[in-house]
Amino acid sequence: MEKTYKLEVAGVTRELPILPVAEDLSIASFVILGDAQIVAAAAPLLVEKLPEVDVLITAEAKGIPLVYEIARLLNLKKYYVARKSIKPYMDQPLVNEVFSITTQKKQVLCLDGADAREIKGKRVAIIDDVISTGKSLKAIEDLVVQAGGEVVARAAILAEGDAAARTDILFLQELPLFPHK
Ligand SMILES: O=P(O)(O)OC[C@H]1O[C@H](OP(=O)(O)OP(=O)(O)O)[C@H](O)[C@@H]1O
Repeated sequence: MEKTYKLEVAGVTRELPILPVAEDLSIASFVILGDAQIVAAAAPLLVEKLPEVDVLITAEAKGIPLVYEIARLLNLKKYYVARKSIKPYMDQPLVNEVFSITTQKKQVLCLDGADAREIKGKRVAIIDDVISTGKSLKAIEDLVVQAGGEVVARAAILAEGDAAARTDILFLQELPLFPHK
């Protein structure tokens, strides 16, 4: 039988499947894509924690529903998404590399140059569903800095593993890692 982890966050309960991501590590899989209820419940709680910000940014893909909902609650007309591939419609994209806990191979992370120009000089909140190793967060932050924005908040629904001890991030709940013995 599949093992699960019971997550309670923002008044919502989910049984997360525990799945291997490496030879020596499993994680509780938290996928907010398609989970309208958890996004609607978590977004206002994160909004309460955020300082004054001008713009929001996330990375494709799982952060997108959350950043949309937070932008809506903050009455922001726009939010920004760092993509994981360079698209032909991008104008002089800023490009970075990223590895995450779930995708332990190199991915690119890129920001359309038009978006970068709009972020310049703005107070930016980075939004994601989960912060684990922090590598995705760092890669987004590097793009924001390259664009000339100032990162004033780093927020996620969950802080996984060591990320829960970080004092520079905002989050609603901890998520344990499951190392193999
Ligand atoms: O702190 P980290 O170790 O970097 O892990 C957190 C990141 O990993 C997940 O994305 P994933 O790589 O699964 O990509 P996806 O959203 O495109 O599925 C998650 O949405 C975060 O962006």
